[in-house]
Amino acid sequence: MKITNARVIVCSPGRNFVTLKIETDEGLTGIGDATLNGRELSVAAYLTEHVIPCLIGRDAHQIEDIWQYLYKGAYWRRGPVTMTAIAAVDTALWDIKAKAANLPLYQLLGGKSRTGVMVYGHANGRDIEQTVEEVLRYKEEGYLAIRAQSGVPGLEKVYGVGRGTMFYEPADADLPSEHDWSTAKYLEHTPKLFDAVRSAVGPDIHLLHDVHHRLTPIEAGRLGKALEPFNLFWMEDATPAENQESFRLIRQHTTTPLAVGEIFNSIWDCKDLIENQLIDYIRTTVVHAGGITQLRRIADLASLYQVRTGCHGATDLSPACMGAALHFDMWVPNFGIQEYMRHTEETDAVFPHAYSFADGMLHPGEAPGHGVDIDEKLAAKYPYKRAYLPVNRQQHDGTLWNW
Ligand SMILES: O=C(O)C(=O)C[C@H](O)[C@H](O)CO
Ligand SMILES: [Mg+2]
Repeated sequence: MKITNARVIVCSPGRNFVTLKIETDEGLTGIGDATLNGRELSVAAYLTEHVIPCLIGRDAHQIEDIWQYLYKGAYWRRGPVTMTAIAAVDTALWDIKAKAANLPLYQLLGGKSRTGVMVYGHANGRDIEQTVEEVLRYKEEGYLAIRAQSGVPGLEKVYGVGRGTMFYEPADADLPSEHDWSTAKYLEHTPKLFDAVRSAVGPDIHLLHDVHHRLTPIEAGRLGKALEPFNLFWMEDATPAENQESFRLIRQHTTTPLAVGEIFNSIWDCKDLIENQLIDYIRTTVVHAGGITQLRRIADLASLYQVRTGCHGATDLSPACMGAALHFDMWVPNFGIQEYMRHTEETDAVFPHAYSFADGMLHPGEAPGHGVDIDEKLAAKYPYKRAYLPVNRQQHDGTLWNW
């Protein structure tokens, strides 16, 4: 089965998405997500100018060879732009292979390992009271796991807090908006938040929290320790992970489970953290970590060390990524949890999909392939709009901080 054509579709149904569509001489097509939030057009150009010309005429069934060709063949390995582009090709090819077999993708990976994919939803509030209300609303909707983020007294704008609705979108302006930061205020506030949330929600709901890279290792150790009485499922991105050794320091101070990896691109970013058992959950997902082909390798490495998966699933990852991730989640033996931030109705209409939510779980559906398509006519009605993620500055002197 030969690849005859491939196209990049950029659209903005509420937010920007980049999608690769691959066509074959047998009439089968597949799609893959190529969205890199705030840097979308770099991947679109990488695909159009440098990848698509190399795909035409290749056998669509040779997923592994094409992956190696794009990875080793570029000479310039790794990095978010390269790996997102490779992921899009990989996802579209797995979609095509599963459609050719007339099977849902999870069957090609090894079949179902579970009845559904446990997800966590995002409860956000401007203060503790509103966050508790949101957590209870998610519980009411059947969620088994809930991430809680709240505004911090004395800080104007912080990561994770939108307008208290089901939809939160951090890429909110055509130049980066500015948030303010105070570690002292955040560390004072967050244990109080979880004290209130845990007493309101009871012992049975899994609770999660995203530090979003804003603490130093020793501060993260202190927070993890303070959160131990509230029994978190995980504390995420406790500190930036470029220096992987820094997680050792956090580990030495707390038994709160640690999750990291949504901004990792390759197995090499995960290797030391996994092999040294410095983390409990690895957050890499399909779109930013080289597709299903590499995600499987990361998961297999992680399984040797009892590290489980917890795929990133924010709204900037398109339904095409979510569909593929859910098939992966259905199969992967060392599954932990899947993030699920709901897309807007506009996005869902542009990407018709077979997956559905029930009783705290997502189900990938039984459609052949990964079960997600793109309505190109509708997509064309939503042209690209430049949108950036925010930056974060220290409140007291304006020093640029991690966001
Ligand atoms: O969903 C999460 O855990 C995030 O941290 C979301 C990120 O801020 C978002 O994907 C950035 O584009
Ligand atoms: Mg995160």
